[in-house]
Amino acid sequence: MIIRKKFKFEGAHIVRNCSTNRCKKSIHGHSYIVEVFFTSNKLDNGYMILDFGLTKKHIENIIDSFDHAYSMWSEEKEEFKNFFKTNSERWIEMPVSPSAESYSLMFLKFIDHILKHTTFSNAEGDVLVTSVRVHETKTGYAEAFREDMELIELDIKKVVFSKEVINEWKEKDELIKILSF
Ligand SMILES: Nc1nc2c(c(=O)[nH]1)N=C([C@H](O)[C@H](O)COP(=O)(O)OP(=O)(O)OP(=O)(O)O)CN2
Repeated sequence: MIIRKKFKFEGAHIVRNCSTNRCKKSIHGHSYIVEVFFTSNKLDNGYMILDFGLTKKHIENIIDSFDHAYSMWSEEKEEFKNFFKTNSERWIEMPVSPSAESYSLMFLKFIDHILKHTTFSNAEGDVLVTSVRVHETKTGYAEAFREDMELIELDIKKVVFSKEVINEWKEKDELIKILSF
């Protein structure tokens, strides 16, 4: 059995090295829809795979970090990155160019890590994230499955969130601890 929870964020980016000129050369934004799919080997005391409410803390924090934020590839010129870091509060520096594919793989890895380091207390089974689907526009999405995790080298510890982003995390200290493992 699979359950799905939807999230959203309004984000800006440039996707360097892609084929479309507008996409690789100009800052632009999207209203992203993120669908996260979960499964488990058993139901909890409420006959649920995972209470949707439990996704509204750390998992939502990670996805919402990208809301009203600029996602920048760490390979950008230092001058370019410094401009954003100096003039805009909400930014994320990431080791991969921010395509829909990268977001889906990155969220999959973050959510997998969060689930592995969360102790549930309502008799949940082994809850797994099976895939993450990131809709970049009304017509295009990328979906990353567990078997895709090795498609790119992406160490989530190398994703840097601005302090203003981190300061808005719910139960921030707990998430910082989880991300340190
Ligand atoms: N496989 C991918 N292709 C493209 C991505 C991506 O992340 N993965 N991203 C872009 C751009 O970011 C672009 O803004 C979105 O492109 P597109 O779907 O072509 O959007 P349009 O609104 O221009 O097209 P419609 O067909 O009108 O929806 C490009 N490609």
